Amino acid sequence: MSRFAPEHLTPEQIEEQSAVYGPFTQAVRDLVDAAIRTELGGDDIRAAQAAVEAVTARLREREIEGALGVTFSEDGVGRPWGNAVIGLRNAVAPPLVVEKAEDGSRVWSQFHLGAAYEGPPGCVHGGVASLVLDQMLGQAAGAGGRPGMTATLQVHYRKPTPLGPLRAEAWIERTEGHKTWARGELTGPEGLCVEAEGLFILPRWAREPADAETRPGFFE
Ligand SMILES: CCCCCCCCCCCCCC(=O)SCCNC(=O)CCNC(=O)[C@H](O)C(C)(C)COP(=O)(O)OP(=O)(O)OC[C@H]1O[C@@H](n2cnc3c(N)ncnc32)[C@H](O)[C@@H]1OP(=O)(O)O
Repeated sequence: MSRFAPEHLTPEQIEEQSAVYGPFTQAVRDLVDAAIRTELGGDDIRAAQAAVEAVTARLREREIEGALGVTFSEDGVGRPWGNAVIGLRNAVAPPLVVEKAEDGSRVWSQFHLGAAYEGPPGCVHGGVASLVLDQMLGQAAGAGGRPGMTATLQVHYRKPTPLGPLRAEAWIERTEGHKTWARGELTGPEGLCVEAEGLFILPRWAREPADAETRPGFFE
């Protein structure tokens, strides 16, 4: 399967799929949270394991090879449903719902990180904060019409990020040719926790479409 692939689905079909997979994926997220926090043990856990394994076996009866990639409908809107931060079908993703300013100058998201994202006790894992900010800075670049891959990401942890309700925001700082520098921050109920700045570059294979055909991994 192509990693960036056109898909001829109508908006109604996309809506239908989203209505099926969205709640299902949320149920899997709840399962992960419950698995971390349950106080049941022994036979109860062994029975739960057998039930989960049965569901997994059923799902695997029909599955694609590899990852979901990003599919595009005819209007050019992408569906990154497997994305680790915003993926509607990825139970690992919190998921973030990213909003953007009409003029594309900023993106932001309010979201919740629970027990599955713990690093220091009661706090968000630093790698998860970095993951979220990488995505947000990338989205800011894209919202400003300057999509790119992360070339560098510098993260400043100002104070521990508490698990719970959080807000992330990002914007473009400056641009130069194919390079876009973006900044962003992650805030908790008591203010700024993490800041990041990153360089996003539109890769050569995207700048020169002819190369895209021969670049394995992206257009295979
Ligand atoms: C449409 C495409 C984008 C799709 C993304 C949608 C994601 C949405 C949101 C996702 C969010 C999540 C985001 C993720 O998770 S993205 C996943 C994490 N990032 C990666 O895996 C990126 C891996 N690296 C690459 O793909 C390429 O090396 C990149 C894209 C970085 C450069 O590409 P390419 O190799 O083709 O470029 P070029 O050789 O023509 O060089 C061009 C210029 O850039 C300069 N340079 C190069 N590397 C670096 C560097 N590391 N630091 C500083 N500068 C660097 C270079 O000197 C030159 O400068 P100049 O000589 O012109 O001055």
